[in-house]
Amino acid sequence: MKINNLDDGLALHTDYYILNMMYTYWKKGINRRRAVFECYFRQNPFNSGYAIFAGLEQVVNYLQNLHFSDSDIDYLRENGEFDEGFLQYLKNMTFCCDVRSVVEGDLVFANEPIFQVEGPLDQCSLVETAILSIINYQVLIATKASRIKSAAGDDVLLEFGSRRAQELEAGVWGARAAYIAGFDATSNVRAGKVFNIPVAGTHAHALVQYYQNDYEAFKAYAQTHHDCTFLVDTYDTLKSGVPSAIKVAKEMGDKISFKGVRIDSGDMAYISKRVREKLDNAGYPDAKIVASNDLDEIKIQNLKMQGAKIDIWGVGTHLITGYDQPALGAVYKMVAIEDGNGNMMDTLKLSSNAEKISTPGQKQVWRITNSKKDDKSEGDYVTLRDENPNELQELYMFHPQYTYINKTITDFKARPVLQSIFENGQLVYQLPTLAQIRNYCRQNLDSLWDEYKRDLNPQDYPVDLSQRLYDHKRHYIEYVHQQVKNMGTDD
Ligand SMILES: Nc1ncnc2c1ncn2[C@@H]1O[C@H](COP(=O)(O)OP(=O)(O)OP(=O)(O)O)[C@@H](O)[C@H]1O
Ligand SMILES: O=P(O)(O)OC[C@H]1O[C@H](OP(=O)(O)OP(=O)(O)O)[C@H](O)[C@@H]1O
Ligand SMILES: O=C(O)c1cccnc1
Repeated sequence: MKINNLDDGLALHTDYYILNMMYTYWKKGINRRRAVFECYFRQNPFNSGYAIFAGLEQVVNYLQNLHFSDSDIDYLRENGEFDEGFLQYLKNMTFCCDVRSVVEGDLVFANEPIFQVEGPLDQCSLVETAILSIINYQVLIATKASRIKSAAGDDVLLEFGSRRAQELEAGVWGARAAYIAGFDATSNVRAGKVFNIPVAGTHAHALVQYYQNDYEAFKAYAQTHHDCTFLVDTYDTLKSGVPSAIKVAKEMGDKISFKGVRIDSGDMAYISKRVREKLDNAGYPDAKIVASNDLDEIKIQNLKMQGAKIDIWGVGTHLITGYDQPALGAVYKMVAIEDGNGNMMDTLKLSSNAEKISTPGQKQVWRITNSKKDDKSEGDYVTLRDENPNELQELYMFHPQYTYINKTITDFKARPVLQSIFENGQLVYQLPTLAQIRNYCRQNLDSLWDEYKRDLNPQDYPVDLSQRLYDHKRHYIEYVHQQVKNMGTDD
């Protein structure tokens, strides 16, 4: 949402240190050198065995509208330490990078590239903050939603989070991410309008508080609505709320469709069972019981284990805020840069922690499925970009750290996971509808073994490097170590 009249573009939605670097690149005349950056995360969120990719549509919107406005340039002139020539350069900048990405609804895993930007060094740098912000949030929420969906099974899931979302836009994009991962509807009407997500809602305690009486409140609601779900826990669910709901349903007869009741407090296992009995005994076996109140996948699973008679789950805070893990931690790293003679040279970020050493080079990720095993995923296979595992008769897959964990597969198919989205700044990807994305997400989850999907201690899904990429990384690490030694001063 626009903050004020100065908020007329997203080019400055970047960290200042990026502008600092862009200025150095420009002053040194290396700003147009071709670079490749990659985005990846190091651990699946929520100790999950997988994550769900979401955020591409917002990234596409952002990149298509990327330009420095007059007021951006004025602001930088007043507040920055940049030459007028640089400011004019920014003003005339048009996005011209290649972008490759996982598409929304696909599965992604730790330590594989999920998004790549290739183009002039300065442009690749500029977009880091916004891209990470979008992907970090939406992958997190889609993954949380998928975990909740797996606990709820075929029950209906309603997304109720907007009032607890950390920001207005987070509520809307979060509702979309949840829908991709299997939620059935959202309470956010704006999300319904802009994304065509089904919208659903009951009523709040305020209505009952106004009438200070369950019966009066439900009657008023029933006189003004056809579909009625009454919130029955304002005073006493079993003594007043449910009997009042039933009374109104009987009095109104065919004039309304009595959909059910919502409970929002108390012991929801016990209460839902008693509510079910009352509804059944009154002749409303089809009336549904909606539950809400700080729900998440663990509580839903637990309530089901307790035999709770809940048909519809309303989930807000824990979903929309990614409550138990507030950040995905995806990073954006340079993996290759032009050397000044037109050749691409790989780059690496070293770390004393082996898992944090980046993998150099321009890569593709292949999802390997096995036709002998119901076309289920065998793992992901990360290669240099010019490799194609489909040309091989058999595929040797090995763990990139514990190489003695390995397997050879023959009847496999390799699907490239990163797809071309922009070429030279032009969108070359047709954005799918939300319904297609949601469906695609379902199909992808179906192709994953249950062992990777269980929410407690899932098996590690293999994300392996091709032999060539593995060798390349090892040699490159040795090369960089040697360079560092040669540079170093002993003290
Ligand atoms: N049978 C149950 N098993 C496990 N957790 C439950 C069960 N019933 C309710 N809960 C969860 O326990 C937590 C506490 O619920 P409870 O309604 O007692 O407190 P509350 O949220 O403070 O109530 P109120 O909304 O009236 O202030 C909620 O997160 C709810 O989802
Ligand atoms: O608990 P969450 O998972 O975040 O789900 C959303 C919550 O928002 C509403 O409560 P709130 O107290 O804001 O309003 P109400 O008067 O409608 O209960 C609703 O009753 C849920 O409890
Ligand atoms: O429709 C509802 O019942 C609802 C919507 C938002 C938040 N809590 C409940």
